[in-house]
Amino acid sequence: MANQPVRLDYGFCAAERLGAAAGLDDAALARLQAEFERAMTVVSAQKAAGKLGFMDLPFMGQDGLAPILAEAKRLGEFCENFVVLGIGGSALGATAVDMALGGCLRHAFARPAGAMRLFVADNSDPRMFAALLDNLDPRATAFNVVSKSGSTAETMSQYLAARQMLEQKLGREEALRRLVFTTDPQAGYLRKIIAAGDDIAVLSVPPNVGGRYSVLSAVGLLPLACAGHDVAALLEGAAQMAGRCQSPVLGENPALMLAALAVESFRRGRNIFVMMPYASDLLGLAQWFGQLWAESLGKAKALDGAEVHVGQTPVAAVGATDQHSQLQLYMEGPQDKLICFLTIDDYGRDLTIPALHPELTGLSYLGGQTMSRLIKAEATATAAALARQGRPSLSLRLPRIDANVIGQVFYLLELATVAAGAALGIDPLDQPGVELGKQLTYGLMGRQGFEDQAAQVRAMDAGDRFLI
Ligand SMILES: O=P(O)(O)OC[C@H]1O[C@](O)(CO)[C@@H](O)[C@@H]1O
Repeated sequence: MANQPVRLDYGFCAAERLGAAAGLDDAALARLQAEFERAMTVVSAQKAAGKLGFMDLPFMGQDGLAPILAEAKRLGEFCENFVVLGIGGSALGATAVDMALGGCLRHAFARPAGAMRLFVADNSDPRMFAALLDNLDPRATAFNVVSKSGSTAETMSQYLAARQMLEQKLGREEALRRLVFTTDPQAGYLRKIIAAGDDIAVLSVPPNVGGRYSVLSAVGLLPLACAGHDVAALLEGAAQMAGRCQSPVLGENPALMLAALAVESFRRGRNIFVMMPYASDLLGLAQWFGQLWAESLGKAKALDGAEVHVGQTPVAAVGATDQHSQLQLYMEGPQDKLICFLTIDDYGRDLTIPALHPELTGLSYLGGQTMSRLIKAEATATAAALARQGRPSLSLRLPRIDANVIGQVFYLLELATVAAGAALGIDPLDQPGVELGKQLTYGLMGRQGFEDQAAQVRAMDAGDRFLI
């Protein structure tokens, strides 16, 4: 039996609730329907051309999962800690799921029985990374180097530091046993290291799955299996959502509708897309979405070469926390945001608020009610308050927070991203803008062949002239 579906509620984008000026009426929806039917055709053609490998991942079956689970089992026999050495799309998905399913406070409590504690070192910050190396017992720790390209400087610096530490403390053979590479099937330095004779376990990322679309490949699944999460259920949820996102009709396809609402809002000047789950444990999911939306849709050039400079800036917020931090801006600041709430029907746990001060009516109304009722009321009230100011929002309604539901959300948001890219006429699979900064970094770090880049940065150095 299929699990309960994630539903998209776009009532607070509709003209009848938002007013004619800001809301969508039937004519606007009909126009979007025609446009996104074409976008869906583009997506189908990209899939047929083998470019959208993420759409195949939910259907990898036992053959795809077996090597991942076998590696998790091997490491589980002697490791208590699992450290992901990766950045961006090679890191954010594992954090999103581990935080969603393990809880945002997971590192404060004891390791669950039979599972490894998962750490994701999503930076080359020496303070953070040294703390990891200093505090984890090398005997009981596996290091998973995750890099699709096999060359990212931040990840490679982590790998070199972790490997040296392991070799110094445990010797070469024991060090190699604790390393796993997840990378392209052929290209990159990680493959070269193995080809040169290092006996290190390796899992492949399909070549047609880019980093930010890779959470349901070995990139996310190995860390998550090691952390004891139900990776098969993640895939089942994604497959379930894939089945619900076939139609070119907006009203029948939540991913297509989300893409249409986002693109339309962007064209109406809403340059910011706020992803706001009403669950502390879903902050990682909102941050994962941030890379997906920003790197995929933030583009200077359309596919026909025209200069377009499109893309909505993603913002990760958490309800109700950020009602007391950012909501003032969302309510009264520039009309430049579309808010996407993630609401939860069943939090899985609940607390009844005690009725302790009957004499204080400003407090006693809470007594006897549940905390889930309060946070749900806050989500509804926030959407309604925004609508009263003519500010649109939409809600992804999650039946609960479990692996199936998170799998559904991943697929929905990935498909929405490529559909939005098709409507905007850009390539949602590349990230040319990131390259320049990488090359200038190589130059500054003295990498051979990047001497010009080093000179370019040095030529921009104004010394202390602007330093106060
Ligand atoms: O997996 P890799 O190749 O190390 O890349 C890490 C990240 O760097 C980028 O290539 C550029 O930021 C992202 O797209 C990617 O997720």
